[in-house]
Formats: sequence, C-alpha cells, structure tokens
Amino acid sequence: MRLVGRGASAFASPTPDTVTSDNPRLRGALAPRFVAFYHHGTMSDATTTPETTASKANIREKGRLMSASEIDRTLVRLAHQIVEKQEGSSNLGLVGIKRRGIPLAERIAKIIEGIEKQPVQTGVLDISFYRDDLSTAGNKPIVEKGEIGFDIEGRDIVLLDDVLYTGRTIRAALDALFDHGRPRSVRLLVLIDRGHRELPIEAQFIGRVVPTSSKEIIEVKLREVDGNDQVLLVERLD
Ligand SMILES: O=P(O)(O)OC[C@H]1O[C@H](OP(=O)(O)OP(=O)(O)O)[C@H](O)[C@@H]1O
Ligand SMILES: O=c1cc[nH]c(=O)[nH]1
Repeated sequence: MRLVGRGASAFASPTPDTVTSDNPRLRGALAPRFVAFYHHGTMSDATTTPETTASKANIREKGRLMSASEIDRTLVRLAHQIVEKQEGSSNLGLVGIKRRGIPLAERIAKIIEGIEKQPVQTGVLDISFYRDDLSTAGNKPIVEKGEIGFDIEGRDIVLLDDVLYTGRTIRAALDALFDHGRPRSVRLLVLIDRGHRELPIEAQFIGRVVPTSSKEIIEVKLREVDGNDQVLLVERLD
C-alpha cells in the first residue's frame, strides 16, 4: 500500500511531553497531533504511533549536519537577509508552517526585532487540510482550519518551514495563505533545502542546501518541539 502525506521526524524522536513557546497564541499550534513516518520512500501520517521501533530498526544515522550553535548562527544570517531584502521590517509578517516552521518564525522574529527595534508579527499555518494528496492517505488528518494570527492583506510575508523537499507542503501552504487574504509579496525561508522538488517551488532564504539521495531523510530537531536543536541526516536501510 502506498501511503502519502507529510512526515519525517517523529520516528526518530519520541513525542515530547512538553511543547513550548513564549507566545501563548502559538502554544496550541505547536502541539503534535499526528505521528508521522516514512513508508516506501513517501511520507505518511498516522493517528497512532506506527512503531517507531520498526522504523528505527530500518534507519541509520549518517551524521549531524548542524549543531545548536550552527542553527543559531544560521538563523541570525537569515534574519539579516530578510531585513536586507525587505528593506526593513515595517511591512513584514512571518508565517510559520506547522510544526517546526513555527519556532523558526518566532526565533527569527526576535532576531529581526533586535536589529530593527520594532515588533515583527508572526503567525501560523496548519496546512494539513490543504494537501493535494490527502485522498490517497491511509489515515486522514484531523482538519484544523485555524487563523493565521494577523491580517496578511498587503503585507510582505515570509513563509517558514524546516525542510523543503518535494515542495508539496509549500504549494499547499500558498493555497491556504491566499484563502486568508492577498499579501503584497510572499517569500519562502527554509532551514534545509534537500532537493527532489516535484513542483516549481524555490526558497529565497535558505539555511543550508543539502544534496540528498531519495533514501536519505533530513531530521530537523528544534528545542520547542523536540527538546533539543540539531539537524541530522539519516538513511532508510530497506
Ligand atoms: O516539501 P515536502 O515534500 O512537502 O516536505 C517538507 C515537509 O515535510 C516535513 O514536514 P513533516 O511531515 O515532518 O511534518 P511536521 O513538521 O509536522 O513534523 C517538513 O517539516 C516540511 O513541512
Ligand atoms: O527529509 C525530509 C523530507 C521531508 N521532510 C523532512 O522533514 N525531511
């Protein structure tokens, strides 16, 4: 059976007991709702833990691509690049894609606030409902069509996610975003671009480009979701 959907990281780390955010509005949005795992080269959602034991037995950690301090420094660079590109932050809005895009948006907003000395609005997109491949998914995710958190009309939006792979999440996120209004511009920030695009989607702000094989998986861990910060390269063995 071919299962498709979102998913990458849950097999490698247990669901955290606590999911934290400084922003009370975002705390619920960070909470994990689905356990995700890879299956035959595609990604899948499941409402119960598919066993991470079996999954773990079939994966091998190949190396650490980024440490916590490397992630920190990368986010500082990306924040400066955003400010340079947007010529400031007065019309800027950062929208994090659930889950790990949300803490990325919060962290980068804080850095930009430190540079520009003015608040930066952050919001959340839960795009589960909008994916174009849900009809073939084995387990359908619960639909949660939440508010972004601020008015995106006329704003310069930066969408943020941890990993850019096929581009399907971002395509779905763009659909969802435009359901909420008409921004002046939309740019994309990802911590890792691993290639393998299936759609004509590119990021304007990239933490690191990591050429990967289709057997490899990028695992981004962020302390707000996973309890620690690092980026791992793992490989499926089957
Ligand atoms: O370009 P794509 O092929 O769409 O893949 C990228 C998406 O996959 C991962 O999400 P994941 O399914 O792990 O969800 P999570 O962030 O909730 O763990 C990652 O966070 C991106 O959102
Ligand atoms: O390798 C991948 C692919 C998609 N999403 C991830 O988080 N990692």
